[in-house]
Amino acid sequence: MDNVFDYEDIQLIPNKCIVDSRSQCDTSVMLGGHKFKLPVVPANMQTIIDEKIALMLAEEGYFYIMHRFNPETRINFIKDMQSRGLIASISVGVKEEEYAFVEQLAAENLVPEFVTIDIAHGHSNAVIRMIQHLKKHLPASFVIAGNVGTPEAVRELENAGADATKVGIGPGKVCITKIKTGFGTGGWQLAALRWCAKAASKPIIADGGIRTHGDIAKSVRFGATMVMIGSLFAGHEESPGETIEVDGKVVKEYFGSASEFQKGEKKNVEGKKMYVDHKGPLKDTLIEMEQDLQSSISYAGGSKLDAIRTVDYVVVKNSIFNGDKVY
Ligand SMILES: NC(=O)C1=CN([C@@H]2O[C@H](COP(=O)(O)OP(=O)(O)OC[C@H]3O[C@@H](n4cnc5c(N)ncnc54)[C@H](OP(=O)(O)O)[C@@H]3O)[C@@H](O)[C@H]2O)C=CC1
Ligand SMILES: Nc1nc2c(ncn2[C@@H]2O[C@H](COP(=O)(O)O)[C@@H](O)[C@H]2O)c(=O)[nH]1
Repeated sequence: MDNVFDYEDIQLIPNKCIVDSRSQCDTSVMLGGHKFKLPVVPANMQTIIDEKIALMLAEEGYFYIMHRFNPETRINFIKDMQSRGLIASISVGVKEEEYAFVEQLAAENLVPEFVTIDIAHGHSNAVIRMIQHLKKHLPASFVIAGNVGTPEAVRELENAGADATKVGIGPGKVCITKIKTGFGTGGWQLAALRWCAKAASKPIIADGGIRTHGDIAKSVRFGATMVMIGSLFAGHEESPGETIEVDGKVVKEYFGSASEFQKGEKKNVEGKKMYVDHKGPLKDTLIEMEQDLQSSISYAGGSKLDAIRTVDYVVVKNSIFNGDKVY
């Protein structure tokens, strides 16, 4: 891997516009036989999504993945979503009790449409075993496995039965994996995505490091079917994180899933907590993301998301913001 770059280092090159209005551009995407409004999914983290947000997203036609940090609520969650005619999309870990949970779902004929295996180091026998367990007991569920950062890992998880793989080790805003372990795709996440996507035969979900809406288009260009985002979704009115006031400014907490705050103990900590500005309603951000992506599609010279996948690009090495602040 010699040719490395990250989101900030890339500009996509425009093609002649074929639409008369950006509103004619279609940002929808298919995943697991379902159509979603945006190729974007809020991170399955406790300060990003809860049952209420999951319900809103599903009702409005967005993809969602519920986190796994209140494990005892998952059965009722699946029942509740499916009784409303909505998709059930949950997360699991790889510890012993998760095997029994999957068997319980099968025994009760509760089949989530999507199951995400949410593990830091997804290129592992533990994840391969869980993929196989899921495919044995819940063969109709679409299994997303991760996280990984190499083509070998993508191929191995796909061969084990994963329907999609999630790419991103350490590029997250509240991630300290890169600092504490020296490993990961932090600083070259976009190049890692490209490397992994070239090897993939199934959808790739780019996870972590998205700092602007333009980064969504860049992820699509470099092979993502879906983009998982934490920090940009933190701090909304509905966001589950605690709201506090600092020097007269209202902020909300955003913490890592491997942080001390999540784990309740200082053991194998690879995440931190931060406060982000209060941002108003989540729906406003989703609408702005859609409009920005519609604009990206128009610059790509098409009217559908796929137009972005083939545009030319240049590597401008950290100079695209020219020293300006992003906003
Ligand atoms: N995308 C990313 O870059 C990262 C994401 N995270 C997030 O943090 C949360 C916690 O992740 P995780 O610690 O995996 O989940 P868990 O705490 O549920 O650990 C899962 C199991 O995997 C083992 N395990 C964890 N990391 C490793 C490793 N590096 N090598 C061998 N075994 C390992 C754990 O054992 P033991 O604890 O005893 O080692 C445990 O048995 C997840 O939500 C994950 O998405 C965390 C770090 C990086
Ligand atoms: N290394 C860690 N990564 C984490 C942790 N908790 C979540 N994550 C990953 O970050 C992304 C979100 O990234 P963002 O840049 O959009 O904020 C999330 O989806 C996880 O993959 C953690 O504690 N440590």
